[in-house]
Amino acid sequence: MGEDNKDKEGPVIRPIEWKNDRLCLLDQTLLPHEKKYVECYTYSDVARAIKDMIVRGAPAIGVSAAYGMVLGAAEYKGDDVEGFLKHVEAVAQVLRNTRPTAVNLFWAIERMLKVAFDNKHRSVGDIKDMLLKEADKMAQEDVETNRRIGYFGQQLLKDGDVVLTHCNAGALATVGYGTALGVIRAAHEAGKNISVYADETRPYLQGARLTAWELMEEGIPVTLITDSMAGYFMKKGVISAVIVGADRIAANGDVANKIGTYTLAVLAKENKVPFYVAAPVSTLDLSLDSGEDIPIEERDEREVTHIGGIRIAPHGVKVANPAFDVTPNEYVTAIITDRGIVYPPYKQNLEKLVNKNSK
Ligand SMILES: CSC[C@@H](O)[C@@H](O)C(=O)COP(=O)(O)O
Repeated sequence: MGEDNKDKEGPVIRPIEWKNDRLCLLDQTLLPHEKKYVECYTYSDVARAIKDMIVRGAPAIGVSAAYGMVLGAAEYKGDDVEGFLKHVEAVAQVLRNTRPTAVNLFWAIERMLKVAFDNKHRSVGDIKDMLLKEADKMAQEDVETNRRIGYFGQQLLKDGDVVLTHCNAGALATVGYGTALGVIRAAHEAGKNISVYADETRPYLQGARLTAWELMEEGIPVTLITDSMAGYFMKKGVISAVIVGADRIAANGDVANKIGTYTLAVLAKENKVPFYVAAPVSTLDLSLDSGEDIPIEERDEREVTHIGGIRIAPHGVKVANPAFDVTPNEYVTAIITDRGIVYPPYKQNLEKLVNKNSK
């Protein structure tokens, strides 16, 4: 493995694959220079892969954690269901502790636990089989979900549009197709001439390393810029729309996404450029009234002091490295979901979207 497959729609990037009882993750720390899969045999391997960002992006983290639950369940060797469920809960806790901001992680783990606990009258072996089926279903649903986001979102783009995006909300951040890049892909597939400006996305450079690579693989025109150039290009009138993904969206429509997203949203409003967020319904966290309550991950200072393993800052300098920020809802023109496009007022409209479809 390691080679992208090709189908009638072009190259297919597969960051997550379940093969021969193990989880294979395309190592995103090595891209774009090396295309290598890391094999996870245990749930601890999966937890480490999420923490170390071998796999990253909210939906991809969620599905990986679901397979982590499968591996964790398989590690229980007895046939006592009560003991098994305690073990599975302990596995869930380890996986929950990997990254705090993307709600898809918690959503996926809870969905797996529900399968285990709802079937406690069955044998341990049966529950293990059901967990694998559920993880496979989640993986398959993720691609379908992203295609629906693409279907709705591409209607907002017209021929010739130039889209600015941040971080990587593409196939690499999901099981396939992507959310923000899914919208761009869908517009491209619909025959529209769309080009992309990709922010490099300091400090971890997901834009430079991943988005630029992914779009080039697919033949979608992309221009790489540094984060600080976004305002310049918006003011010049080059950018038709900003589209980003999300890690968690609160009930009032506040959006947590990669650090720097808020800056872009403010610049977009100032320059009258529409600012769209593309995310599946599993990224909504209606239990939180506002984005103030979203936990923000603080990451290793080396991500700031070093680039490509080379120190660029003086030894001993004080560093801050919040990995995400929260964009207040008033900056968000629309949220593109797999169930349709949501406009303000978000509190009412997100609730309506979720309730309408759960009935
Ligand atoms: C479809 S992915 C949406 C977000 O998860 C993405 O924009 C992002 O912020 C990813 O952050 P990362 O730290 O690389 O996991």
